[in-house]
Amino acid sequence: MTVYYKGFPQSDRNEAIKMVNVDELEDRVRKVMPEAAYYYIASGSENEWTWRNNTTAFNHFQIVPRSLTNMDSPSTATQFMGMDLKTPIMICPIACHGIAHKDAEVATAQGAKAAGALFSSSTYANKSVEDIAAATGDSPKFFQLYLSKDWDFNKMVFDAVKSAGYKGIMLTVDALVSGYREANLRTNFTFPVPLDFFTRYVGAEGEGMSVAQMYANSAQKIGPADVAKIKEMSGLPVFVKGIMNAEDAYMAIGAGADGIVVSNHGGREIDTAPATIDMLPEIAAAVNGRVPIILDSGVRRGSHVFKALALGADLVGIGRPFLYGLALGGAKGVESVINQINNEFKILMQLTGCKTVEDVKHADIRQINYTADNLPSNTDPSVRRAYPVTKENQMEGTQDAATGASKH
Ligand SMILES: Cc1cc2nc3c(=O)[nH]c(=O)nc-3n(C[C@H](O)[C@H](O)[C@H](O)COP(=O)(O)O)c2cc1C
Ligand SMILES: CCCCCCC(=O)C(=O)O
Repeated sequence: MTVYYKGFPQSDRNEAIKMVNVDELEDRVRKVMPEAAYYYIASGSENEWTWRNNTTAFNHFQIVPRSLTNMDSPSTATQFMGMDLKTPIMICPIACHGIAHKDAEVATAQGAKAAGALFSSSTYANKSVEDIAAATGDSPKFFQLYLSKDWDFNKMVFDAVKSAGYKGIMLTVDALVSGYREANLRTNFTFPVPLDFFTRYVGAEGEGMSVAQMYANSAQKIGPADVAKIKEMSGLPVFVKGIMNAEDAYMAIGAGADGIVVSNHGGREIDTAPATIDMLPEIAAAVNGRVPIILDSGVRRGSHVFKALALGADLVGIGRPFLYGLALGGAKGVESVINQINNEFKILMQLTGCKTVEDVKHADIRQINYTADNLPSNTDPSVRRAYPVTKENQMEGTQDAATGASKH
């Protein structure tokens, strides 16, 4: 069923979604969601290379099977910052879930709770942190902070988040201004449903803001001292979200960060920024176990979760797919999306002899230097572009359909 907020259609469903993989949901959502809202979600910045490459780049790593391990019934349960989770998957912070469902973040948090995943709420959620907490009790929740230029606003947010029982803050540092997002310009996107903290602070004036207007209210200048100040003022652990290199990781930890989120904002900020999975090994080496690492951007498969954990992450975030689940099935749809990826992940745990998530962190992952000549024949053509093309293999010949071999 559809309900309306000031003329904006919102889903009212609460049903499990049947799917073979989470990728197929994007197309299903395109058919039911208003165009501007759909493209706000399903787009990246500039030419959207990073958005696409985030997922493709997981193919740069290979999972080595392990068979004679005499093991069955792997468990995807894990502990994170003292919280018990049924899966190493986190719901990324995403603004304005009301574009997908009338119950917005409340339904998302309920779906995350049912699946045993960590939920995180954006500063620009439609629903209040109090309403989300009231609907989900003490299930594990983090809060994402867009630091405001106005510290009274920040203080109001910290107090509310802490008393609502959230267990940590993720300070977003990779989106100091909005990336150049053509989709939003073409559709004139504005947030169609009021964002709780914003309207709490500025009242009705906060309604109907564009993404660029919202960013104008947030701080462009963020440094290590802000991390320390947020930690002190909030009294909560602080993760820094949007780390893409070792230097920023060192600085965040040096400033007292309790963890980092390796993220390029799902390809919505710098187009041609590298994929998060490609940067993870060197960042994990720099962090060297001092603080936990969360990775997000492009995660669509159990194999992506597996590779991220094996390469140094402690939790793995999913963004757009859960929002599609929310639009198609409400809380149960979110749960279906998490379960789909988690089930794929569990299959790989069995096939690699990993009984626990801790075992996955020590799994055998290789980076074999495939070239266009020795890539598997059934590999998506975009993967070919991700590999170095040498003079020799940049030929004009065709490929044998049966064997995959190149013909000059
Ligand atoms: C529609 C949308 C809104 C987002 N809003 C926020 C936000 O409010 N705060 C934030 O830190 N990140 C935000 N992000 C980025 C996500 O937290 C996350 O980094 C990204 O979606 C992960 O990539 P994926 O969508 O490919 O899984 C948003 C992403 C999308 C798609
Ligand atoms: C000041 C932030 C406005 C909300 C933007 C949400 C977001 O991060 C996005 O990628 O879109």
